[in-house]
Amino acid sequence: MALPIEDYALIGDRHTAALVGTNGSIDWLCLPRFDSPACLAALLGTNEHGHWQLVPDGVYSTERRYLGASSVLETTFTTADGVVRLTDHMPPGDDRADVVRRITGMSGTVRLRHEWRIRLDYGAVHPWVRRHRIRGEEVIVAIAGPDQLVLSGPRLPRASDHSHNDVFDVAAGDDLTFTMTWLPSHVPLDDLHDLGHRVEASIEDDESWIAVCRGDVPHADLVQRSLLTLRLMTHETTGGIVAAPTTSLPEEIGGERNWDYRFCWLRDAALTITSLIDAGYTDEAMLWRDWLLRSVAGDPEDLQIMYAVDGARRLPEHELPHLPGYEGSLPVRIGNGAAVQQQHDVLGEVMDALDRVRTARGQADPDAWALQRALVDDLAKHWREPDHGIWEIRGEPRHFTHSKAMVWVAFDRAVRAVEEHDLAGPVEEWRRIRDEVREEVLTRGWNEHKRTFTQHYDTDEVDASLLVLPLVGFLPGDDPRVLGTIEAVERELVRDRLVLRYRTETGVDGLSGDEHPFLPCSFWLVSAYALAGRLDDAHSLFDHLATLVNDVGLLSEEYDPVANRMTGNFPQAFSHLTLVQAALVLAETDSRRADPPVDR
Ligand SMILES: OC[C@H]1O[C@H](O[C@H]2O[C@H](CO)[C@@H](O)[C@H](O)[C@H]2O)[C@H](O)[C@@H](O)[C@@H]1O
Repeated sequence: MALPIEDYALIGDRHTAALVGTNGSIDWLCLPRFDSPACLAALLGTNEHGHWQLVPDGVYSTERRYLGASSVLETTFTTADGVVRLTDHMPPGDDRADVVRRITGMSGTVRLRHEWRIRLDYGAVHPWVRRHRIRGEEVIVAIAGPDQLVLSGPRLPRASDHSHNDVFDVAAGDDLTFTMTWLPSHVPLDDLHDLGHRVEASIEDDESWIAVCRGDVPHADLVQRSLLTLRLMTHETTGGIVAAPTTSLPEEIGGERNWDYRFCWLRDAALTITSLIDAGYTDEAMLWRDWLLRSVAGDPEDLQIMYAVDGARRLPEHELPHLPGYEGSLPVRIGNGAAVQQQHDVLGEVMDALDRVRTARGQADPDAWALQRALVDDLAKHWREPDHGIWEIRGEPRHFTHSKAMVWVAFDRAVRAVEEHDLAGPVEEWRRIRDEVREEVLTRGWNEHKRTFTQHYDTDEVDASLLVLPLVGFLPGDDPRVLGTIEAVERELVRDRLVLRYRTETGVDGLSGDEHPFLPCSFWLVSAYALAGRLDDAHSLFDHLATLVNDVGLLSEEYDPVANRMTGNFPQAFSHLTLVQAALVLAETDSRRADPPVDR
């Protein structure tokens, strides 16, 4: 049975990632890529769907941390008989897919249980398992279809009941390393690399990467962890950024709002890049920009709102009926039907990110600009049509106010490219559309009676996505219309200090059931407060949100403030990138308050 979501930590090699529980069990792992079929899928079912566990046999307590500012996870188990440490790591950068688990006896003698239960194709397939020797060393090989998994280590578990199990004592000073390696099933594994020493190299690499991040931000430790988590979700060679490494962790426990996030949304990735650039990282931005150029290459009419990490377009949504779901939340889905939706906000986020890339680098790339021109010209033809909006509603398309405001952003950044970077384009036409859409948002998206911008043109409901209007420069943070919208969000969407995306009761999303507050919207409220000059409210909410991260600094998509637990996919890039953004906005507004600009 899976643990509460917050009891998991993430390890990864920047090609894929695994969730490790406080009970030493890896309950989710897709190899070799984020969106490959899972070989350990207990997270969405039971141990029978695959897990790999090293844990004390009996009563124990757990403490966890990442080693320094790295993504190497250390779990310390304390029992009445002693203390044992488990170090989990996936070495990056070697074109292999390995999970390395090192056991170190710290004190006394602890009896450990080892269970290696592989199920391929999301828990559906029992592999063919045999023992084998590689250069004299015994290993266990599990094969089914395209996949092969090889377990090596000093003391291999024994086969029983479609699983491999062992119980052994670990005394102080003992040191045992187990490694699981994925290979295509037709490739013989002829060498066992010694991967133990790679831990130090990974720690050094992460620590030198994070040293770039500015330290003068509130909750700097959480900002660092968020950046490292975003790094783990960025595919090392293609530059694609996944929204989360999981599928179907439910927005509502027991509900149907269960989606596959192991893909690259242009929106989430563009917002990630924006936060990374603001935090001082430009190399990732270049890698992602090149991913974007390749992925959206072709006719701008064919632009999708999401792609696979290698830019593949077909992400058909399927249900996996053999999996019982996280705490019974059904269906379990793979693929994502939203891939073929119209979402007009997306180009706004992309154009804003690319504008920042240009500014950060101080130069423009002609190929990247040619693509942006083509995409903006295509948006000029379609922006008046209704769309599915930022929340990817499954209901009828609408004229979402946020989508239209982001259309304004797309044209505004295109105009800026011509004005400030000397790039060529029909700037008069773009200015005209920019001004027209702004006027439309200010009239049709505004409700004078309620003094708020509205979710779409035909409703008086508010929507938390409207909190980004000051963040993207559509209006100043202290504009009365922005202040009114913040107040409407506070009145209608705040639940136990956290912010809902919108009220599901209206049925706008075409789904049954409810959901919990969406953490990115709560971070947007922090930023909106700060830009509105409500700095005490901004700090107070940010401090509150900082209490919701789990013991290793990770956040899911949503939070249930009544049950005090995380819901939705985990960890989620959107939550972490908005945390970073809110910290940077706060640092900026704090420094302006301390040192106000002098009027000349
Ligand atoms: O609310 C229904 C939709 O939920 C998912 O979309 C959400 O996650 C995306 C990835 O982080 C994010 O870009 C989007 O803004 C969120 O609403 C799901 O992917 C959709 O298929 C679903 O319709």
